[in-house]
Amino acid sequence: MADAPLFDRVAIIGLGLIGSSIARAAKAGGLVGTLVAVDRDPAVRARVAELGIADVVAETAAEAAEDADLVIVCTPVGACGAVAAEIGARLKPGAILSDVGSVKGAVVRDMAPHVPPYATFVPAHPIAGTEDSGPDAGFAELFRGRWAILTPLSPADASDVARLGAFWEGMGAMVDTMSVEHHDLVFAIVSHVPHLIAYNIVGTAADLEEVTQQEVIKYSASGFRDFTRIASSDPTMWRDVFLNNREAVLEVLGRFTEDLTALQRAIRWGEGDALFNLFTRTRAIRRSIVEQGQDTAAPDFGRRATAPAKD
Ligand SMILES: NC(=O)C1=CN([C@@H]2O[C@H](COP(=O)(O)OP(=O)(O)OC[C@H]3O[C@@H](n4cnc5c(N)ncnc54)[C@H](O)[C@@H]3O)[C@@H](O)[C@H]2O)C=CC1
Ligand SMILES: O=C(O)C(=O)Cc1ccc(O)cc1
Repeated sequence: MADAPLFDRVAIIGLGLIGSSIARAAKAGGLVGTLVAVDRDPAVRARVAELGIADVVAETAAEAAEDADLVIVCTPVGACGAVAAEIGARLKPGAILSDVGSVKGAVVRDMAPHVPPYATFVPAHPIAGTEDSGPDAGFAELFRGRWAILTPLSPADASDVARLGAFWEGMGAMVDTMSVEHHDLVFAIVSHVPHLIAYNIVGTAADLEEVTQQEVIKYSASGFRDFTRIASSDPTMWRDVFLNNREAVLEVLGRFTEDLTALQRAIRWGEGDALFNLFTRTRAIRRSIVEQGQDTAAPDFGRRATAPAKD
C-alpha cells in the first residue's frame, strides 16, 4: 500500500512559476491528497484547469484555504498581506500557513497579524527559480537539489516546521532554517542586489546614445547576455522585492557603491595590482562555488532550474 500523503488537503494561492511548480512537484511526489489552486487572475485559473495540475480550482482564496491542512501563498510579496487578511479567519484549526516570498521581514510583518492562534505560520523561501513567470513556466523538478529556507517564528512551532520541511524535501529540496532578519541580509547580497545590478546595466546599455540597440543585440558577449536574462525577470515580483527589503538592500548597495568607487579610482590611477588582487579573489570564490556544486548548472532535469545563456 502506498504511503499516506503528508497533507490531506493543500491550497496554493497564486499559480505562477513557483505556485504551479509546487502543484506539479507535490502531486508528482504523492505529497498531497487533494490540491486546491486559486489565482486572482481568471485567465490563470482557466489555464490551471486546462493543465490539470490541481484537483480543484477555487474562485476565491478564502474558499481555497477553508479545510486545507497546508496553505501556501505564492503571490508577489506585496500581495501577501491582503491574501492573509482574506484567508486568516477561514484557516482550520491546526492548519499550517506558509509562503514562498523572496523577502521575509515584510511578509511576516504583513501576514502574521492575520494568523489565528490555532494555526501556525511558517515562512519559507525556495532558492530556485527562473526569469519566466506564469503557470506554463513551472515544472515539477524546479526544487530538486535546491535550498528551501524556512524562517520559523517561534520554537513552539517545531513540529509544524518539521512537517513543512518534509514537504519541501519531498519535492527534492534541501532544507535550512535561519532568522527572518538574517535571511533578508543574505538574500540582499546574493540575489536582490545582483538583480538590481542586472536591471541597471541593461538599462544603461539601452540608454547609451552612441551605441545603437542593434549593436547591443548583435555584439552582446555572453556576460552581458547573462545580465539580460536576469533583467527580464518579472517586473511586479522584483518591484515588490525592492520595496519590501529596503533596509537590507540599501545597506548592501552602500557597501557596493563604496567598493565600486575604489575600483573606479584604481582604473583612473592605473593601480593594476588592486584590480588584479580583487579579480584573483573573486575567481577563487567562483571556483569554490563550482566545486560545491552550487553553480547555476544544477543537475540537468531536461530543463535547467536556471537556464544557461543561449549562445
Ligand atoms: N520567480 C522566481 O524565480 C522566484 C520567486 N519567488 C517568490 O515567489 C513568489 C511568486 O513568484 P512567481 O511564481 O515567480 O510569480 P508569477 O508572476 O509567476 O506568479 C504570481 C501569481 O500570483 C497571482 N497573484 C497576484 N496577486 C494575487 C492575489 N492577491 N491573490 C491571488 N493570486 C495573486 C498572479 O496572478 C500570478 O499568477 C514571489 O513572492 C517571489 O518573490 C521565490 C523564489 C524564486
Ligand atoms: O533566475 C535566477 O537566476 C534566480 O535568481 C531565481 C530566483 C529569483 C528569486 C529568488 O528569490 C530565488 C531564485
